[in-house]
Amino acid sequence: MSASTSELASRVRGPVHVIGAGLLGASVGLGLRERGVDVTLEDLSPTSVALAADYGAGRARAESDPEPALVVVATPPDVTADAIERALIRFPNSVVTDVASVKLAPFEELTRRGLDLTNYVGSHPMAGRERGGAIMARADLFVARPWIICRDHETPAEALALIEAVALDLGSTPLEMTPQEHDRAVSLVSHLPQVVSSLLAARLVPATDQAIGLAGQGLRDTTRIASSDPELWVQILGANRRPVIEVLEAFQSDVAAFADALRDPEQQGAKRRIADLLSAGNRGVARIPGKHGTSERFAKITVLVDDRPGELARLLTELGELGINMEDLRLEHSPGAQIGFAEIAVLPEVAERAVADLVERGWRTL
Ligand SMILES: NC(=O)c1ccc[n+]([C@@H]2O[C@H](COP(=O)([O-])OP(=O)(O)OC[C@H]3O[C@@H](n4cnc5c(N)ncnc54)[C@H](O)[C@@H]3O)[C@@H](O)[C@H]2O)c1
Ligand SMILES: O=C(O)C(=O)C[C@]1(C(=O)O)C=C[C@@H](O)C=C1
Repeated sequence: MSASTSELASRVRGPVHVIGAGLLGASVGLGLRERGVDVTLEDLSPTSVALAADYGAGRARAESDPEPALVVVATPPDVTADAIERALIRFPNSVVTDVASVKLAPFEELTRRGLDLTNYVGSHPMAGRERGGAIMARADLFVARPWIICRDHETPAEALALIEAVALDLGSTPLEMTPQEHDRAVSLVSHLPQVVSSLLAARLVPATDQAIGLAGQGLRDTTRIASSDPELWVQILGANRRPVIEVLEAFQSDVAAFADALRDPEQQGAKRRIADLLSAGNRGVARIPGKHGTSERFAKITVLVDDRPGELARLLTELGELGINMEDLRLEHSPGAQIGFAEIAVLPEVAERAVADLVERGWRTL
């Protein structure tokens, strides 16, 4: 659903070879292809390569292809060190990076194996989606997101500059961290949220249909990432377990303090302790930059869609007729309700006109 079809200038001179043509790999491919970079794809699964190629993320690598300027390893974390090792051996003149969500474990494993890591620079774009696969990939996945680059002191400046160029070409903000700093930071801002969201959503499993039917926006907001792939997260959390256990224990002690204060709210100071914990939440959430991630660039309009076959298709067709480019779409539907909510992201400058035109055509908006 990316807006642009015209070719943009690129900092990266290809070719770029992507190993692992899933969500991350295909998104890198899509973004670089939009800039005219020659992208080749490789995956354990030939179907994944074909699918990513069909979506426009690149082409399958041929034997006759020259050595790439850059190799991007976008495989699951548990095979990332192996894939990096193979890439370094197979392409001795290429710079190799990976996008795995943990940085210390692969780096330590490669160091332990005694490899020459001169051409390797680990990285991690802080962007993703709850579901994997090329089918979920998008060229603008990385826009306005940080792209962490983890180098050790021997990293040549040219290798670093190449990873920075990729990050910038894909619209993200490159920044440097050590693998330790990275893993500690993501334990708080990415791994703890995943665990909390999953455990919160797990509480819903035994709930009655009646209770679930009342679910509102608060529950939806706090459980989106509970739909993430358990297999990927078992790997991520396992590879970063020490920092994750630390933040989980701190969180656990906050939960215990909260429950204690609530147990006897008439006790002197209890209400204040509850308020203090809730206010700390206000201060914490205010610190989150660009709180809505990539969609911060877009305005959202919410359209009520009757629960009838073809209604959503009609809405999308009419948006096209009105010349409104849809940047993203989120559908919400309460079980039992005869109505759904289509949350549509559009460029801020067209949002007002979009609402007016839709209302004129009889749509109801929120
Ligand atoms: N999903 C996210 O939100 C997200 C965000 C940032 C970083 N990451 C990291 O990106 C990496 C890829 O995650 P994803 O979400 O794109 O997963 P994905 O499942 O969508 O894609 C992974 C692909 O790698 C392929 N693969 C597996 N082993 C391989 C091997 N040995 N050689 C070649 N291909 C192989 C799989 O067939 C699959 O197509 C992971 O390391 C993950 O930690 C994920
Ligand atoms: O937004 C999402 O759906 C994500 O899964 C993104 C997210 C994150 O926690 O920010 C998840 C794991 C990745 O390593 C990087 C990004």
